[in-house]
Amino acid sequence: MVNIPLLLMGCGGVGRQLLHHIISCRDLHSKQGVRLRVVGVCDSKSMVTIRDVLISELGDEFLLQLCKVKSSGSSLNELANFGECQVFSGQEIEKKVMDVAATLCRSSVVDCSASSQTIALLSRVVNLYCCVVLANKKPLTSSLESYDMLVSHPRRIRHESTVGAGLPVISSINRILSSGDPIFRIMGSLSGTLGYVMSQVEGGRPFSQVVNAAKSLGYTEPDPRDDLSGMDVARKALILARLLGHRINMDSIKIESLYPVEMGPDVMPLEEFLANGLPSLDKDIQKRIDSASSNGNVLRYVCLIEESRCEVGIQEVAKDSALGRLKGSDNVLEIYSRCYSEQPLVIQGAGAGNDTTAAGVLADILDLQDLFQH
Ligand SMILES: NC(=O)C1=CN([C@@H]2O[C@H](COP(=O)(O)OP(=O)(O)OC[C@H]3O[C@@H](n4cnc5c(N)ncnc54)[C@H](OP(=O)(O)O)[C@@H]3O)[C@@H](O)[C@H]2O)C=CC1
Ligand SMILES: N[C@@H](CC=O)C(=O)O
Repeated sequence: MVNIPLLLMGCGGVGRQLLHHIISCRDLHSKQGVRLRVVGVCDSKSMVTIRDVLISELGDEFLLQLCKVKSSGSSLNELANFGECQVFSGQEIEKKVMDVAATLCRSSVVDCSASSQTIALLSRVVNLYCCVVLANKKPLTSSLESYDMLVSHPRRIRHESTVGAGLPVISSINRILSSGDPIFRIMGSLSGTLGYVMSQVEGGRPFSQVVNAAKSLGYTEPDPRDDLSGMDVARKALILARLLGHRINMDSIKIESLYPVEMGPDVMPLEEFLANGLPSLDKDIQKRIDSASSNGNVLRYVCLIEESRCEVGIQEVAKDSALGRLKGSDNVLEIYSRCYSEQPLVIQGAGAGNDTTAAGVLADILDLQDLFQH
Protein backbone atom coordinates (compact mmCIF):
# COMPACT_ATOMS: atom_id res chain seq x y z
CA MET A 1 0.00 0.00 0.00
CA VAL A 2 1.32 3.48 -0.92
CA ASN A 3 0.83 5.89 1.99
CA ILE A 4 0.53 9.59 1.20
CA PRO A 5 0.56 11.86 4.28
CA LEU A 6 -1.34 15.11 3.66
CA LEU A 7 -1.24 18.50 5.28
CA LEU A 8 -4.17 20.65 4.21
CA MET A 9 -3.97 24.45 4.35
CA GLY A 10 -7.43 25.97 4.08
CA CYS A 11 -10.70 24.25 4.96
CA GLY A 12 -13.22 26.54 3.30
CA GLY A 13 -15.51 25.46 0.44
CA VAL A 14 -12.79 23.68 -1.58
CA GLY A 15 -10.77 22.27 1.36
CA ARG A 16 -13.83 20.74 3.02
CA GLN A 17 -15.03 19.26 -0.25
CA LEU A 18 -11.57 17.73 -0.70
CA LEU A 19 -11.84 16.05 2.72
CA HIS A 20 -15.28 14.71 1.77
CA HIS A 21 -13.91 13.37 -1.54
CA ILE A 22 -10.99 11.69 0.25
CA ILE A 23 -13.34 9.98 2.70
CA SER A 24 -15.83 8.87 0.06
CA CYS A 25 -13.05 7.46 -2.16
CA ARG A 26 -11.54 5.25 0.60
CA ASP A 27 -12.70 1.95 -1.04
CA LEU A 28 -11.64 3.06 -4.51
CA HIS A 29 -8.21 4.14 -3.30
CA SER A 30 -7.77 0.96 -1.31
CA LYS A 31 -8.42 -1.07 -4.50
CA GLN A 32 -5.80 1.10 -6.22
CA GLY A 33 -3.34 0.41 -3.39
CA VAL A 34 -3.23 3.99 -2.08
CA ARG A 35 -3.98 5.41 1.36
CA LEU A 36 -4.33 9.16 1.87
CA ARG A 37 -3.48 9.95 5.50
CA VAL A 38 -4.59 13.41 6.58
CA VAL A 39 -2.12 14.38 9.31
CA GLY A 40 -2.85 18.09 9.67
CA VAL A 41 -5.40 20.76 8.71
CA CYS A 42 -4.97 24.55 9.02
CA ASP A 43 -7.31 27.48 8.72
CA SER A 44 -6.33 31.15 8.95
CA LYS A 45 -5.75 31.01 12.71
CA SER A 46 -5.11 27.44 13.83
CA MET A 47 -3.76 24.03 12.94
CA VAL A 48 -4.99 20.64 14.10
CA THR A 49 -2.68 17.66 13.95
CA ILE A 50 -1.90 14.45 15.84
CA ARG A 51 0.94 13.53 18.14
CA ASP A 52 2.75 10.89 16.10
CA VAL A 53 2.34 11.71 12.43
CA LEU A 54 4.49 8.75 11.40
CA ILE A 55 1.94 6.18 12.50
CA SER A 56 -1.32 8.07 13.19
CA GLU A 57 -3.68 10.23 11.20
CA LEU A 58 -6.76 12.37 11.76
CA GLY A 59 -9.58 9.80 11.54
CA ASP A 60 -12.51 10.14 9.13
CA GLU A 61 -14.97 10.77 11.97
CA PHE A 62 -12.75 13.61 13.18
CA LEU A 63 -12.45 15.07 9.66
CA LEU A 64 -16.24 15.03 9.24
CA GLN A 65 -16.61 16.81 12.57
CA LEU A 66 -13.98 19.32 11.43
CA CYS A 67 -15.99 20.00 8.27
CA LYS A 68 -19.11 20.56 10.39
CA VAL A 69 -17.30 22.95 12.70
CA LYS A 70 -15.87 24.96 9.78
CA SER A 71 -19.20 25.00 7.87
CA SER A 72 -20.82 26.56 10.91
CA GLY A 73 -18.26 29.37 10.76
CA SER A 74 -16.34 28.33 13.90
CA SER A 75 -12.61 28.04 14.39
CA LEU A 76 -10.57 24.82 14.42
CA ASN A 77 -9.90 25.58 18.10
CA GLU A 78 -13.34 24.12 18.84
CA LEU A 79 -11.93 20.68 18.06
CA ALA A 80 -9.45 20.77 20.96
CA ASN A 81 -11.60 18.38 23.01
CA PHE A 82 -12.68 16.10 20.17
CA GLY A 83 -10.50 13.00 19.81
CA GLU A 84 -6.75 12.96 20.28
CA CYS A 85 -5.78 15.98 18.28
CA GLN A 86 -3.37 18.78 19.07
CA VAL A 87 -4.26 22.39 18.26
CA PHE A 88 -1.69 25.09 17.47
CA SER A 89 -2.26 28.78 16.88
CA GLY A 90 -0.57 31.89 15.56
CA GLN A 91 3.18 31.68 15.07
CA GLU A 92 3.25 28.07 16.31
CA ILE A 93 1.57 26.97 13.08
CA GLU A 94 4.48 27.51 10.70
CA LYS A 95 6.88 25.83 13.15
CA LYS A 96 4.55 22.83 13.54
CA VAL A 97 4.04 22.47 9.78
CA MET A 98 7.82 22.43 9.33
CA ASP A 99 8.18 19.88 12.17
CA VAL A 100 5.58 17.59 10.62
CA ALA A 101 7.13 17.94 7.15
CA ALA A 102 10.61 17.18 8.51
CA THR A 103 9.40 14.18 10.55
CA LEU A 104 7.62 12.62 7.60
CA CYS A 105 10.55 13.12 5.17
CA ARG A 106 8.03 13.13 2.34
CA SER A 107 4.46 14.45 2.45
CA SER A 108 1.99 16.42 0.34
CA VAL A 109 1.22 19.96 1.40
CA VAL A 110 -2.07 21.00 -0.18
CA ASP A 111 -2.92 24.71 -0.38
CA CYS A 112 -6.67 25.28 -0.59
CA SER A 113 -6.48 28.71 1.01
CA ALA A 114 -7.00 31.96 -0.86
CA SER A 115 -4.09 33.63 0.91
CA SER A 116 -0.66 34.93 -0.08
CA GLN A 117 0.53 34.22 3.46
CA THR A 118 1.20 30.60 2.51
CA ILE A 119 3.93 31.51 0.00
CA ALA A 120 6.86 31.62 2.45
CA LEU A 121 5.87 28.34 4.05
CA LEU A 122 5.42 26.59 0.69
CA SER A 123 8.85 27.73 -0.43
CA ARG A 124 10.32 26.22 2.73
CA VAL A 125 8.52 22.85 2.50
CA VAL A 126 9.47 22.44 -1.15
CA ASN A 127 13.09 22.38 0.02
CA LEU A 128 12.21 19.61 2.49
CA TYR A 129 11.32 17.23 -0.37
CA CYS A 130 7.60 17.80 0.17
CA CYS A 131 5.18 17.67 -2.72
CA VAL A 132 2.99 20.73 -3.16
CA VAL A 133 -0.53 20.75 -4.60
CA LEU A 134 -2.26 24.08 -5.15
CA ALA A 135 -5.78 25.30 -5.77
CA ASN A 136 -4.57 28.69 -4.51
CA LYS A 137 -3.28 30.84 -7.40
CA LYS A 138 -1.48 33.42 -5.29
CA PRO A 139 1.75 31.46 -4.68
CA LEU A 140 2.26 31.18 -8.45
CA THR A 141 1.41 34.80 -9.21
CA SER A 142 3.57 36.81 -6.85
CA SER A 143 7.22 37.57 -7.67
CA LEU A 144 9.11 35.63 -10.33
CA GLU A 145 11.56 34.68 -7.59
CA SER A 146 8.87 32.86 -5.56
CA TYR A 147 7.51 31.31 -8.74
CA ASP A 148 10.93 29.97 -9.72
CA MET A 149 11.44 28.59 -6.23
CA LEU A 150 8.09 26.76 -6.26
CA VAL A 151 8.45 25.22 -9.70
CA SER A 152 12.13 24.39 -9.25
CA HIS A 153 11.19 20.73 -8.65
CA PRO A 154 8.53 20.23 -11.33
CA ARG A 155 7.98 16.58 -10.47
CA ARG A 156 6.89 17.60 -6.97
CA ILE A 157 4.34 20.32 -7.73
CA ARG A 158 0.85 20.09 -9.21
CA HIS A 159 -1.61 22.97 -9.66
CA GLU A 160 -4.21 21.78 -12.16
CA SER A 161 -7.08 23.41 -10.23
CA THR A 162 -5.55 26.88 -10.38
CA VAL A 163 -6.85 27.28 -13.95
CA GLY A 164 -10.20 25.88 -15.09
CA ALA A 165 -10.89 24.14 -11.72
CA GLY A 166 -10.87 20.38 -12.49
CA LEU A 167 -10.39 20.77 -16.27
CA PRO A 168 -7.15 19.26 -17.67
CA VAL A 169 -5.68 22.61 -18.71
CA ILE A 170 -2.21 22.62 -17.11
CA SER A 171 -1.53 18.96 -17.90
CA SER A 172 -2.58 19.43 -21.56
CA ILE A 173 -0.33 22.47 -21.94
CA ASN A 174 2.59 20.65 -20.29
CA ARG A 175 2.15 17.69 -22.68
CA ILE A 176 2.10 19.95 -25.73
CA LEU A 177 5.15 21.91 -24.59
CA SER A 178 7.17 18.86 -23.61
CA SER A 179 6.70 17.40 -27.09
CA GLY A 180 8.47 20.46 -28.52
CA ASP A 181 5.28 21.96 -29.96
CA PRO A 182 5.41 25.71 -29.21
CA ILE A 183 2.16 27.35 -28.10
CA PHE A 184 1.77 30.82 -29.62
CA ARG A 185 -1.72 31.78 -28.46
CA ILE A 186 -4.21 30.88 -25.74
CA MET A 187 -7.63 32.47 -25.81
CA GLY A 188 -10.76 31.81 -23.83
CA SER A 189 -13.14 32.46 -21.01
CA LEU A 190 -11.45 31.45 -17.78
CA SER A 191 -13.77 32.72 -15.10
CA GLY A 192 -16.62 30.52 -13.96
CA THR A 193 -18.08 33.49 -12.09
CA LEU A 194 -17.93 35.94 -14.99
CA GLY A 195 -19.16 33.30 -17.48
CA TYR A 196 -22.12 32.57 -15.21
CA VAL A 197 -22.81 36.26 -14.58
CA MET A 198 -22.72 37.27 -18.25
CA SER A 199 -24.91 34.40 -19.45
CA GLN A 200 -27.45 34.89 -16.64
CA VAL A 201 -27.70 38.68 -17.05
CA GLU A 202 -28.36 38.30 -20.77
CA GLY A 203 -31.25 36.03 -19.71
CA GLY A 204 -32.82 39.00 -17.89
CA ARG A 205 -31.66 38.66 -14.25
CA PRO A 206 -30.17 41.72 -12.46
CA PHE A 207 -26.34 41.73 -12.25
CA SER A 208 -26.29 42.09 -8.43
CA GLN A 209 -28.64 39.16 -7.93
CA VAL A 210 -26.58 36.95 -10.22
CA VAL A 211 -23.27 37.83 -8.50
CA ASN A 212 -24.82 36.87 -5.14
CA ALA A 213 -26.04 33.59 -6.66
CA ALA A 214 -22.53 32.86 -8.01
CA LYS A 215 -21.18 33.44 -4.49
CA SER A 216 -23.69 31.00 -2.95
CA LEU A 217 -22.87 28.40 -5.61
CA GLY A 218 -19.17 28.51 -4.58
CA TYR A 219 -17.97 29.98 -7.90
CA THR A 220 -16.60 33.30 -6.62
CA GLU A 221 -13.48 34.04 -4.64
CA PRO A 222 -14.08 34.77 -0.93
CA ASP A 223 -14.46 38.46 -1.94
CA PRO A 224 -16.32 38.43 -5.31
CA ARG A 225 -14.57 41.69 -6.24
CA ASP A 226 -11.53 39.50 -6.91
CA ASP A 227 -13.55 38.07 -9.83
CA LEU A 228 -15.34 41.27 -10.86
CA SER A 229 -12.10 43.27 -10.98
CA GLY A 230 -10.64 40.75 -13.45
CA MET A 231 -7.82 40.00 -10.95
CA ASP A 232 -8.71 36.33 -10.56
CA VAL A 233 -8.73 35.81 -14.34
CA ALA A 234 -5.50 37.81 -14.60
CA ARG A 235 -3.89 35.42 -12.09
CA LYS A 236 -4.93 32.49 -14.29
CA ALA A 237 -3.56 34.30 -17.35
CA LEU A 238 -0.27 34.91 -15.52
CA ILE A 239 -0.02 31.24 -14.51
CA LEU A 240 -0.54 30.18 -18.13
CA ALA A 241 1.82 32.82 -19.53
CA ARG A 242 4.57 31.77 -17.09
CA LEU A 243 3.95 28.13 -18.01
CA LEU A 244 4.61 29.13 -21.64
CA GLY A 245 7.90 30.62 -20.49
CA HIS A 246 6.95 34.31 -20.52
CA ARG A 247 8.95 36.04 -17.77
CA ILE A 248 6.21 38.51 -16.86
CA ASN A 249 4.56 39.87 -13.72
CA MET A 250 1.02 40.99 -12.99
CA ASP A 251 1.80 44.56 -14.04
CA SER A 252 2.36 43.37 -17.64
CA ILE A 253 -1.29 42.28 -17.89
CA LYS A 254 -3.99 44.65 -19.15
CA ILE A 255 -7.00 44.12 -16.87
CA GLU A 256 -10.55 45.50 -17.21
CA SER A 257 -12.59 45.85 -14.01
CA LEU A 258 -16.40 45.71 -13.83
CA TYR A 259 -16.57 48.17 -10.93
CA PRO A 260 -14.98 51.60 -10.29
CA VAL A 261 -11.94 52.10 -8.01
CA GLU A 262 -14.02 53.76 -5.31
CA MET A 263 -15.74 50.39 -4.71
CA GLY A 264 -12.44 48.54 -4.31
CA PRO A 265 -11.50 46.46 -1.23
CA ASP A 266 -9.18 49.18 0.10
CA VAL A 267 -11.99 51.74 0.07
CA MET A 268 -15.28 49.91 0.68
CA PRO A 269 -15.98 47.06 3.15
CA LEU A 270 -17.29 43.88 1.52
CA GLU A 271 -20.69 44.10 3.26
CA GLU A 272 -21.23 47.62 1.92
CA PHE A 273 -20.18 46.58 -1.57
CA LEU A 274 -22.65 43.67 -1.55
CA ALA A 275 -25.48 45.74 -0.09
CA ASN A 276 -25.07 49.04 -1.99
CA GLY A 277 -22.17 49.02 -4.44
CA LEU A 278 -23.20 45.96 -6.42
CA PRO A 279 -26.87 46.97 -7.04
CA SER A 280 -25.69 50.40 -8.23
CA LEU A 281 -23.90 48.65 -11.12
CA ASP A 282 -27.01 46.82 -12.39
CA LYS A 283 -28.17 49.49 -14.88
CA ASP A 284 -24.78 50.05 -16.50
CA ILE A 285 -24.11 46.34 -17.06
CA GLN A 286 -27.62 45.84 -18.43
CA LYS A 287 -27.04 48.75 -20.85
CA ARG A 288 -23.81 47.19 -22.16
CA ILE A 289 -25.53 43.83 -22.59
CA ASP A 290 -28.50 45.41 -24.43
CA SER A 291 -26.15 47.29 -26.74
CA ALA A 292 -24.29 44.06 -27.63
CA SER A 293 -27.61 42.32 -28.14
CA SER A 294 -28.78 45.01 -30.60
CA ASN A 295 -25.73 43.99 -32.72
CA GLY A 296 -26.73 40.32 -32.45
CA ASN A 297 -23.85 39.74 -30.02
CA VAL A 298 -23.26 38.86 -26.37
CA LEU A 299 -20.63 39.98 -23.84
CA ARG A 300 -17.95 37.64 -22.56
CA TYR A 301 -14.97 38.24 -20.27
CA VAL A 302 -12.10 37.07 -22.47
CA CYS A 303 -8.48 36.21 -21.75
CA LEU A 304 -5.82 36.44 -24.47
CA ILE A 305 -2.20 35.35 -24.13
CA GLU A 306 0.27 35.82 -26.96
CA GLU A 307 4.05 36.27 -27.15
CA SER A 308 3.95 40.02 -26.54
CA ARG A 309 0.40 40.50 -25.27
CA CYS A 310 -1.50 39.36 -22.19
CA GLU A 311 -4.88 40.91 -21.52
CA VAL A 312 -8.22 40.17 -19.88
CA GLY A 313 -11.44 42.13 -20.41
CA ILE A 314 -14.97 42.30 -21.76
CA GLN A 315 -15.51 41.64 -25.46
CA GLU A 316 -18.56 41.61 -27.67
CA VAL A 317 -18.65 38.20 -29.39
CA ALA A 318 -21.05 36.57 -31.85
CA LYS A 319 -23.89 34.70 -30.14
CA ASP A 320 -23.16 31.52 -32.08
CA SER A 321 -19.37 31.51 -31.50
CA ALA A 322 -17.75 29.06 -29.06
CA LEU A 323 -17.48 31.89 -26.52
CA GLY A 324 -20.99 33.18 -27.21
CA ARG A 325 -22.56 29.76 -26.65
CA LEU A 326 -20.93 29.42 -23.23
CA LYS A 327 -23.42 28.88 -20.39
CA GLY A 328 -23.31 28.60 -16.61
CA SER A 329 -19.91 28.32 -14.94
CA ASP A 330 -18.30 26.70 -18.01
CA ASN A 331 -14.83 27.77 -19.14
CA VAL A 332 -13.61 27.38 -22.69
CA LEU A 333 -9.97 27.53 -23.72
CA GLU A 334 -8.51 27.50 -27.23
CA ILE A 335 -4.83 26.54 -27.50
CA TYR A 336 -2.96 27.37 -30.72
CA SER A 337 0.40 25.74 -31.43
CA ARG A 338 2.29 24.40 -34.45
CA CYS A 339 0.27 21.16 -34.32
CA TYR A 340 -2.97 22.99 -33.51
CA SER A 341 -2.56 26.05 -35.72
CA GLU A 342 -5.66 26.15 -37.94
CA GLN A 343 -8.02 24.35 -35.58
CA PRO A 344 -7.08 24.98 -31.94
CA LEU A 345 -7.14 22.38 -29.22
CA VAL A 346 -10.33 23.22 -27.30
CA ILE A 347 -10.93 22.41 -23.62
CA GLN A 348 -14.39 23.14 -22.24
CA GLY A 349 -16.43 22.32 -19.15
CA ALA A 350 -17.27 23.39 -15.61
CA GLY A 351 -14.60 25.91 -14.61
CA ALA A 352 -15.61 26.68 -11.03
CA GLY A 353 -17.34 25.13 -8.02
CA ASN A 354 -16.11 23.35 -4.92
CA ASP A 355 -16.87 19.85 -6.20
CA THR A 356 -14.98 20.02 -9.50
CA THR A 357 -12.12 22.05 -7.98
CA ALA A 358 -11.62 19.60 -5.11
CA ALA A 359 -11.79 16.70 -7.58
CA GLY A 360 -8.97 18.35 -9.54
CA VAL A 361 -6.91 18.71 -6.35
CA LEU A 362 -7.51 15.06 -5.43
CA ALA A 363 -6.45 13.89 -8.91
CA ASP A 364 -3.26 15.97 -8.53
CA ILE A 365 -2.47 14.34 -5.16
CA LEU A 366 -2.89 10.87 -6.66
CA ASP A 367 -0.78 11.85 -9.64
CA LEU A 368 2.17 12.22 -7.24
CA GLN A 369 1.83 8.76 -5.71
CA ASP A 370 4.88 7.31 -7.48
CA LEU A 371 7.06 9.57 -5.33
CA PHE A 372 5.69 7.84 -2.20
CA GLN A 373 6.56 4.26 -3.26
CA HIS A 374 9.20 2.66 -1.07
N1 LIG B 1 -14.24 27.73 -5.77
C1 LIG B 1 -13.76 27.54 -6.97
O1 LIG B 1 -14.47 27.33 -7.93
C2 LIG B 1 -12.28 27.52 -7.17
C3 LIG B 1 -11.44 27.94 -6.19
N2 LIG B 1 -10.09 27.93 -6.40
C4 LIG B 1 -9.20 28.40 -5.34
O2 LIG B 1 -9.35 27.59 -4.20
C5 LIG B 1 -8.98 28.32 -3.05
C6 LIG B 1 -9.98 28.11 -1.94
O3 LIG B 1 -11.21 28.67 -2.31
P1 LIG B 1 -12.47 28.57 -1.32
O4 LIG B 1 -12.46 27.25 -0.64
O5 LIG B 1 -13.64 28.98 -2.09
O6 LIG B 1 -12.08 29.72 -0.25
P2 LIG B 1 -12.70 29.92 1.21
O7 LIG B 1 -12.62 31.35 1.52
O8 LIG B 1 -14.00 29.20 1.33
O9 LIG B 1 -11.65 29.14 2.16
C7 LIG B 1 -10.36 29.57 2.37
C8 LIG B 1 -9.78 28.81 3.54
O10 LIG B 1 -8.41 29.17 3.67
C9 LIG B 1 -8.16 29.45 5.05
N3 LIG B 1 -6.98 30.30 5.18
C10 LIG B 1 -6.88 31.65 5.02
N4 LIG B 1 -5.60 32.05 5.23
C11 LIG B 1 -4.91 30.93 5.51
C12 LIG B 1 -3.55 30.69 5.83
N5 LIG B 1 -2.65 31.68 5.90
N6 LIG B 1 -3.15 29.40 6.08
C13 LIG B 1 -4.05 28.39 6.00
N7 LIG B 1 -5.35 28.57 5.71
C14 LIG B 1 -5.77 29.81 5.49
C15 LIG B 1 -9.44 30.08 5.55
O11 LIG B 1 -9.47 30.05 6.97
P3 LIG B 1 -10.72 30.58 7.82
O12 LIG B 1 -11.74 29.49 7.72
O13 LIG B 1 -10.16 30.74 9.18
O14 LIG B 1 -11.16 31.87 7.19
C16 LIG B 1 -10.45 29.15 4.88
O15 LIG B 1 -10.59 27.96 5.63
C17 LIG B 1 -8.85 29.79 -3.51
O16 LIG B 1 -7.49 30.11 -3.65
C18 LIG B 1 -9.55 29.80 -4.86
O17 LIG B 1 -9.02 30.74 -5.75
C19 LIG B 1 -9.52 27.49 -7.57
C20 LIG B 1 -10.33 27.04 -8.57
C21 LIG B 1 -11.77 27.07 -8.49
N1 LIG C 1 -13.50 32.43 -8.77
C1 LIG C 1 -13.01 31.55 -9.76
C2 LIG C 1 -12.94 30.16 -9.21
C3 LIG C 1 -11.88 29.41 -9.84
O1 LIG C 1 -10.71 29.76 -9.89
C4 LIG C 1 -13.91 31.57 -10.98
O2 LIG C 1 -14.99 32.12 -10.89
O3 LIG C 1 -13.50 31.05 -12.03
